[in-house]
Amino acid sequence: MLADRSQRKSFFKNPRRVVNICFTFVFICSTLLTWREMAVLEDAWISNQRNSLDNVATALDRQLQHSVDNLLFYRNIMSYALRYPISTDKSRQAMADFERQRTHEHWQIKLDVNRSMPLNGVSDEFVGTSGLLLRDADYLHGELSGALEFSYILQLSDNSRDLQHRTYYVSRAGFYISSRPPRNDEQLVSRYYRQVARPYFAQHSERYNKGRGLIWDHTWDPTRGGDQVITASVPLDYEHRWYGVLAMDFTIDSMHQFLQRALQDGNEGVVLLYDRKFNAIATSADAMPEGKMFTPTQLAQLARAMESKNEGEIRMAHSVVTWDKLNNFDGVLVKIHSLDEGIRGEFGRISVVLGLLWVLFSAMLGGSWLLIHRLVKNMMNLQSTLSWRANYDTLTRLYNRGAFFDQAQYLADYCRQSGQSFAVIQLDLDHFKSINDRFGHDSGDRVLASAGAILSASLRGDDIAGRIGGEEFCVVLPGSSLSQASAVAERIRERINGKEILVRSGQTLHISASFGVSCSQEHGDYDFEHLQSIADGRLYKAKEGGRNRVCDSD
Ligand SMILES: Nc1nc2c(ncn2[C@@H]2O[C@H](COP(=O)(O)OP(=O)(O)OP(=O)(O)O)[C@@H](O)[C@H]2O)c(=O)[nH]1
Repeated sequence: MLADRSQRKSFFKNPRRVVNICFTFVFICSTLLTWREMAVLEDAWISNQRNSLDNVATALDRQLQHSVDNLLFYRNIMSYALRYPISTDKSRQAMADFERQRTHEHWQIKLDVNRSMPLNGVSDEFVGTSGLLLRDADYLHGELSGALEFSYILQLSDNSRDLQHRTYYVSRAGFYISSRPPRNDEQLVSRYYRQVARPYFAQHSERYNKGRGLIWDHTWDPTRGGDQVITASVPLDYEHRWYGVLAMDFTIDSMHQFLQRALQDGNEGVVLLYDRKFNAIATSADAMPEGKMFTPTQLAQLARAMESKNEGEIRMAHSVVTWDKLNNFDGVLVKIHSLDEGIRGEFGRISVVLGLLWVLFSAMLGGSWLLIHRLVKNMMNLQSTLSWRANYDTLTRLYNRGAFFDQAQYLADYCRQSGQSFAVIQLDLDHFKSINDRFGHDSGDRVLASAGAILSASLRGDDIAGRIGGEEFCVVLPGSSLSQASAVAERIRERINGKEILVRSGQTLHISASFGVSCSQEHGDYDFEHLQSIADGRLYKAKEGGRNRVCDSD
């Protein structure tokens, strides 16, 4: 009962618990704060990657837009020429040259070497081999004059800002003009054949390209080198007749160089240009990465994310992937940034410093906790020693008088409330003065300690004993009747009397004690001090009666 009282008190007032809670709180706060800072840094790092990719995508889009604008401009020129054909000496000469050479396996008309590009062609027979090609005399003059105007303009164009490798017009009537003319006869036919055989050419037929818009095409083969091209092409139509295709070739090498230039200035990560089928066709790295950059699962994850958004980012196993769909190319720019690179970069260094600061702070916090924990432990030990000394007699380890009276009264009240009896035993060692006199004060102390130990060993759970005077002791027995208390007193008396106490080296001694017993049953009185004085009176009677005995009546 008494133990419960003190435990309830210490549960809320335990300083060690308070210290632990405070330190845990500070530790959790600092960890959350650091984690939050890290998350902010990571967001900043990812948005930095986004910005860097946005810059590349914007630059590439602008460049492609410039090229596509040129292509559409050339188409306008040719359309206009078809609508209003000019009949000049040059055009008539071109027509005459064409009529003269049209059956040749290959031919070239150079009208004005300094002002225009040559017109390169194949034979009527070649044109007849494909259903896609058609040399119709009714439209040839207009188309040839339009092609001539295109070639004049092409000659004037400033190639220094262009990303495209070449611009050309391929006619269904078996001729073409290119900003990079063929170098020999062999190239003359093979080039025409290659262009009309490429998928984009057939895709511009009225049947497939219903919108008559721009088509991007590339034939990326990872086993071949950087001479491969991406082609942007538009059909040339006039009055519902499809004449041919105006196109531009962008080499993969020039895309590589563009991406490399765009991602300079210490930017981390690698940018890849993917086509709509998610084939990597160009990279900002020195070489195309070997093997697949993404697993099928990651590809599916990316494809899902790209379905709904034109730009975004996604976190993968060891990297962050940002993407940006291009406006002027049906492909997407993807930037892959490994976490390793991120850690080596500026944001990573700040994160590492932040992490180290957290470790340092946590270590200091741990050290402080250890120190304060020890201080609190010492303080609590001191407090419990002081509190023990305030309540206990150091010689017998029993309650001292003050504490004993408090506890005894508390137990008496408890017994009264619970309707139990309450007994008191008062005992006094016999002729103790003579022990002191014969064997010295130290030996007397040893005798007192032995008597205390016997009392402690004789008590049940709720009984308590205290030293209330020099060689006077008191025991209270909650729940015991007078006869039961007398029996306990008798047992203690026998033990004290039977004990052989070593008072000095080689010298033992038997002592005795006299007992007075009282009980609440006698007068229904639960006042401890009163019961104790009754027991003391009976003790006096036991002394008078010859000592070493128990007296439980007046
Ligand atoms: N060694 C020691 N002696 C103490 C202590 N406290 C009290 N005493 C001594 O105990 C003795 C008590 O003597 P008395 O009151 O005359 O009682 P007694 O000699 O036991 O005689 P009866 O009680 O009549 O049997 C005194 O001499 C005290 O000095 C103590 O803490 N240690």
